[in-house]
Amino acid sequence: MNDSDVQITAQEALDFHSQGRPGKIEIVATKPMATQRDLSLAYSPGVAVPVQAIYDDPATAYDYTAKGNLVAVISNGTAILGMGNLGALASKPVMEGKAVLFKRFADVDSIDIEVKTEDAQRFIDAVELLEPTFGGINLEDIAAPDCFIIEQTLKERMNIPVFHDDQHGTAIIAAAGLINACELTGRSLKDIKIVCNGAGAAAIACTELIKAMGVPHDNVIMCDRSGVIYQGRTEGMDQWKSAHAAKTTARNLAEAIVGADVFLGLSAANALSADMVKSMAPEPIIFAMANPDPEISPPVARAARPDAIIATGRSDFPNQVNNVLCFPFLFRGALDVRATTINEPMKIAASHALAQLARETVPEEVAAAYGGMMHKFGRDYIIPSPFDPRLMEIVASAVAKAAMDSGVAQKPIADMNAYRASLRARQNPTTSVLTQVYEAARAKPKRVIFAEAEEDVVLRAAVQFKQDGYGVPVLIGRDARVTEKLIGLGANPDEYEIHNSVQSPLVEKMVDRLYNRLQRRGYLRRDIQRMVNRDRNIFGALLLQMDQADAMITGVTRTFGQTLRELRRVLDAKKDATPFGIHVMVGKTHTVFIADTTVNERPSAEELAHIAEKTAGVARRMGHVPRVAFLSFSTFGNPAGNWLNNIRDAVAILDARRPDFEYEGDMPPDVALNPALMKNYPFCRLSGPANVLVMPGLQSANLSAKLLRELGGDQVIGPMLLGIERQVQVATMASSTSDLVTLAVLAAAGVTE
Ligand SMILES: NC(=O)C1=CN([C@@H]2O[C@H](COP(=O)(O)OP(=O)(O)OC[C@H]3O[C@@H](n4cnc5c(N)ncnc54)[C@H](OP(=O)(O)O)[C@@H]3O)[C@@H](O)[C@H]2O)C=CC1
Ligand SMILES: CC(=O)C(=O)O
Ligand SMILES: [Mg+2]
Repeated sequence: MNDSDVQITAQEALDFHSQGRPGKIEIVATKPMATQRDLSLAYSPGVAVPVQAIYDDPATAYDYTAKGNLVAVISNGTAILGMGNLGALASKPVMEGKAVLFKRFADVDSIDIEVKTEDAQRFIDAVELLEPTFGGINLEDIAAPDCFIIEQTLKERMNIPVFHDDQHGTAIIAAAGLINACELTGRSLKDIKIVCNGAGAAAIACTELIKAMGVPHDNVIMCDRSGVIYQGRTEGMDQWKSAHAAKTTARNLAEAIVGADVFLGLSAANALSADMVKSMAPEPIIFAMANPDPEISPPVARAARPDAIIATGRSDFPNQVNNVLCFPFLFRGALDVRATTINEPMKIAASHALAQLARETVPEEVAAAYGGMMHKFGRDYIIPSPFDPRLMEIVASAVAKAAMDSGVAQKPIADMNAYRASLRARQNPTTSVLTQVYEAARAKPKRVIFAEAEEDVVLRAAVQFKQDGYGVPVLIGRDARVTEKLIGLGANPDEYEIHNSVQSPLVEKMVDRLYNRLQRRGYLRRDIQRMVNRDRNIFGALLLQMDQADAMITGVTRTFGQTLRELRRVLDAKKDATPFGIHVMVGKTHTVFIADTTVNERPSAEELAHIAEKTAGVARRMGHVPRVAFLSFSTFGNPAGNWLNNIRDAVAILDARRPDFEYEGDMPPDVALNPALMKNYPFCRLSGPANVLVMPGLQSANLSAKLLRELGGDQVIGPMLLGIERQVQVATMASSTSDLVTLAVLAAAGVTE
């Protein structure tokens, strides 16, 4: 990799793959396997029944097995990314990677299969025999020209979709990006002059698709390692290259690219020089798509041509033209209509859906998560981000519809709107929002104080926070101790800012400031001096108040209550705010915000209403349309109780304020969360299950949150602290490194404001 671009080290990549269970995949059972009865149903004798049913009617395999949602990612490792032929075994990390992307982005179950042969016929035979197992086949990183023969033959022989992603996935994305880049530069596909570097799987398919979309044959010059593929060339040719041979006198890339509008790179790292870029037409379009390193690094291309639109296959530069934007959603749509194949109309539908999506306004809840850094169609946003939560619904439904219209859907969808809603429900918006929050933090790195930096878990979080580019950690601790621990973690202490509360030059100013604040509350100046020197929470809070940082994380070494008391000696509540806490439970498809889980033992009606409003705001910033339930043991007054008035008054306060979210109460959690139970109360004003639960008191809130954290399968974020004049977050003593990093990022990105 180019040094200037490095975001991760080689060691980090190896550690990522080896930590915990080696690799990136495990198989999880979808049915309970707890009792003898479960085993009898799952295996012998019960399993014999679906066996017979499938024998009698093969289509029922989709009802009784995982086939319908299962895709194989299959390679022989002959063209691993742009690294070349490194063999089947070495391709396994990439194939496992594709399999987990299928799951992450489109809830498609996927398994990698590496086949040890470079003989196309043996490969074809091996894959063909797998048809009963899978709902679809994603061929990957197989070199041209064998990939063309392999895909074509398997498509003919198999009755499930077979798709070589490097060919068509790449072509779909590149075409979508090209359509938008042409739109932005006022070009028409009919007129543009394109040079495609590379004449392999990806390059041939991209060229074919863009020609099918209207780029004239004579406007494309293709190059391979031997230079331009011109009419009459004999060396290193095959029938697929010949089909794109150009009538030209240019013989190498440097000659071919003079005056070209578009460079499509599907070849290898550093194949394009700055001088070549300089010779292109005004406002050149440069898609340097080789992985992991592009044909030219974007800063070099930008320096050569400030007027260029630049895209790469990488996630760490704008405009990621990478097939990850396509294959999960394309297969989602194909599987959902049980398509027999993936045909041209389905590919073109995906390409247009992607191009169109980039032009549409980002929805409010997505925009909010970007913290003001909203993506807007333009030169640095010609294609959606893979984390755009709309991709699944838009692309999969376009593909499903095209499959139906072109007659390859075995199970057409009757109600497209219901299908689109089901696609939305497959994803939890929090997952994509969290990803976006991380990206927003990376885009505007903030200074975050880690007050307990001598603690291993905290220091690890600070190092990760910095290494992942989320911001600048400001460490509090004794220099020698923190330095020694940083070295132990493999970090360079010179890159970290350490503040020692005994020796800091800021101490005198801090003491003045705090003495001024506390002198009439019974503190002597020497008490204050001791507090500042000895108490890291007080020292950290003062650093924050003196604008030395944007946010602070603490709480690992003391109880929540004690930590908060220390902080409050320095920091006030926000004007007109009640400090309180939120725990967020993030499940596979749902998120629930619970408040107040940390501060107010018996909140008043006014406080409950305030907590509801602020928690609704956090829910919205995390991608949800808030629906607030005020929880109680009582359901709309039954049974009656002494404690109900607060809750009912809180609802009345909101009635008067008319907030822009749904709220209702009093009700117990089962009514709030279970639509079937909620139906018994037709007057209930919630339009669906609640996702913000305002608890009646700290006892119930804190105990519920802790029970859920210990027993539940959901990921728990928090507690988040709201309502303090500065961004300070108090973690729990049981926090892990990743809990602390998440809190630091949420605080830095302003989600907890
Ligand atoms: N961004 C994305 O989503 C994707 C990117 N890619 C990238 O595209 C590249 C090619 O992949 P793929 O098509 O699968 O591989 P193939 O092995 O099928 O094709 C590679 C092609 O690149 C050519 N090539 C290699 N080095 C050079 C060079 N220095 N100058 C000119 N041509 C060169 C080869 O030329 P010859 O024919 O003479 O051997 C061959 O035509 C890889 O870097 C891959 O990472 C691929 C898929 C998706
Ligand atoms: C992205 C991809 O498939 C490749 O580079 O091969
Ligand atoms: Mg690939």
